Amino acid sequence: MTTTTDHPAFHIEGLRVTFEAQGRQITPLDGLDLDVPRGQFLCILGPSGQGKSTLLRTMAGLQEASAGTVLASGRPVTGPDANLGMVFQQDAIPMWLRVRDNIAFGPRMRKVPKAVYGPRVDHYLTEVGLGGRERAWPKELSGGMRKRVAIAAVFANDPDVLLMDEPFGSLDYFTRASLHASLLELWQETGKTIVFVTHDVDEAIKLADRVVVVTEGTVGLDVTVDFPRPRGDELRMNPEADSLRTTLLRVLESRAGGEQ
Ligand SMILES: Nc1ncnc2c1ncn2[C@@H]1O[C@H](COP(=O)(O)OP(=O)(O)OP(=O)(O)O)[C@@H](O)[C@H]1O
Repeated sequence: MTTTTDHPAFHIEGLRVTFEAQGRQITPLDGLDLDVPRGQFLCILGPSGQGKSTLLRTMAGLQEASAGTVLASGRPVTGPDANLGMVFQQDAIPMWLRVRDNIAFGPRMRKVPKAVYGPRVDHYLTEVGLGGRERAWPKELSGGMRKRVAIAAVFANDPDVLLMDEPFGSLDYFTRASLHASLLELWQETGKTIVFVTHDVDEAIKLADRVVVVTEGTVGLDVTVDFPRPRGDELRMNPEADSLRTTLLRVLESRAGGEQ
């Protein structure tokens, strides 16, 4: 018998997405193929306007494909699904719910028994460093803390895959570094698949098992990143990391300013 775990987290073949905007057609993705093995931390890099968010939204079931196949764990993606957890750049957390209720929101909406989700909520709340802030309102938290709420909430919902669209883009260097550490710890603890969109080469090299660059509608470059973890500041002095950084920057530069 085939189970969902026999399939890759994603199998994407011949993906095309076309938009009609102000009387003209835009096709940011055209003939894109991508397989994402289970448990992989994949970063999607690309110049602005080349279709990174469109790809992620299509994987999340938030954007319909114009052509091609998008399978998540072997099943066609036809719309949003609790197994496909999304984290956005904006603080998309309910502002009217206290921290703990925010983290419990997904499983509660899905009518998961409290005995199942309660311990999970407490676990992730503590893991992301929000212990003691359970009853705080989101407006009382910093941007970084709100991001911690969003991360705990997505893990508490126990999806197969986390799809993250420039989640730390608006944060300062130190807050980002601290969130990177928390996210990597949770990824290693849970073994979940993470697909993470960024335009920051250093962030991709620090986080990813693999980086794909989306250019000209498809995967322009696909590289494995196997530097030992944890990856700290010493990566800046590593010649191989430096060479990878240069390669990635060259590909990004060659397409920069090519928005449709
Ligand atoms: N809903 C939409 N309607 C019309 N055009 C869209 C829509 N969504 C995206 N586009 C267009 O598709 C192209 C790709 O956009 P997308 O946001 O996927 O790029 P991106 O690589 O994520 O860019 P950035 O790094 O700037 O966020 C752009 O030209 C954008 O204007």
